[in-house]
Amino acid sequence: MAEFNHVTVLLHEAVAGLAIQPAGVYVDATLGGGGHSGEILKQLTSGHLYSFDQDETAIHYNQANLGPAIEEGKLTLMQTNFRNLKQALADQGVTAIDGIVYDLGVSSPQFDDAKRGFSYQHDAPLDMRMNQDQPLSAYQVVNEWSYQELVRILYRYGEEKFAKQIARAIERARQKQPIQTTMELANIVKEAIPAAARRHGGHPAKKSFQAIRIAVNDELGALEDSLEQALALLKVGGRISVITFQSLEDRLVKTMFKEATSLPDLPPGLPVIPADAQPDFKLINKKPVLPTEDELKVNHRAHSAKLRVIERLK
Ligand SMILES: C[S@@+](CC[C@H](N)C(=O)[O-])C[C@H]1O[C@@H](n2cnc3c(N)ncnc32)[C@H](O)[C@@H]1O
Repeated sequence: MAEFNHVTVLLHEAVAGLAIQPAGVYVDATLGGGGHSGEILKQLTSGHLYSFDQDETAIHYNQANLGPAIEEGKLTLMQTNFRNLKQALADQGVTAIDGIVYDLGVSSPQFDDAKRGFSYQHDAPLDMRMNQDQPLSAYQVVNEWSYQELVRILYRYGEEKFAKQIARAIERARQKQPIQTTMELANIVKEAIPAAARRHGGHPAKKSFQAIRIAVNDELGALEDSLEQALALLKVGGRISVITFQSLEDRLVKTMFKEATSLPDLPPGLPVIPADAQPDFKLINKKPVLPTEDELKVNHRAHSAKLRVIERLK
């Protein structure tokens, strides 16, 4: 297969976060162009890596890109949503893992390939599905979801303060004829935002496109489901590295990791905290790891990236 131009963000930091054991069992939840998978494979001797992606393009690309590791029996490619983590691994006979990395969001090829319909910069049919077999696409969200549902996702997933105006404009436009393309949608959003507000904060359709993409792929629901399973699958000493690209994802990871690493409610006045009440997990860094200045200079996608790492203690 031809080029898959994706520059991996926080490549070394995320893999170092896993503290890889050469004979361990690892998971890359978001294979994409195979950057993190390739780096993990370099450190495995008798260990095994299971790499998930719901996008058939990423799976096909890596059948060739990481072909030698597949032939050596070190790598298994898993074409499924990472919210099916536990079951998909159980089907391979795996019930515990030493580490898992998530590098969330869309890959550069998904974004740059106009026909996938992710970008307001290329004209294409409204799509935005990471999994090409999924029935729900951006077309249905934009043309069939109610005004209230549109307002909800624009507020919640886009943090768009003009959610009501945009939802109203979408409703008006689709009463005349269905909204078919990314450019039509981008123009409707742009027109709905007051002129003064359009001058700040990047492209006026950026937040709405993010919101619709998150809704189409149920990105936050899938992440929450998957992280819960990943925490349960980790062996003692095992680690999870998560790279997020927007505040909603990061908040979810931060909250779930905080819950996992906090002491339970204990009766007041206990002289010592009993060992079995100690948390099962610890955070590896108190603050998220951010890309270096050098990485930011060469990789525009790195700008909003944050890495959080957690380890199972018992
Ligand atoms: C940012 S890219 C990963 C890039 C990769 N780390 C690399 O170095 O090339 C994210 C990938 O994860 C996949 N993905 C996102 N959410 C997913 C989910 N819920 N289940 C499975 N794959 C998912 C996307 O299809 C995309 O290929």
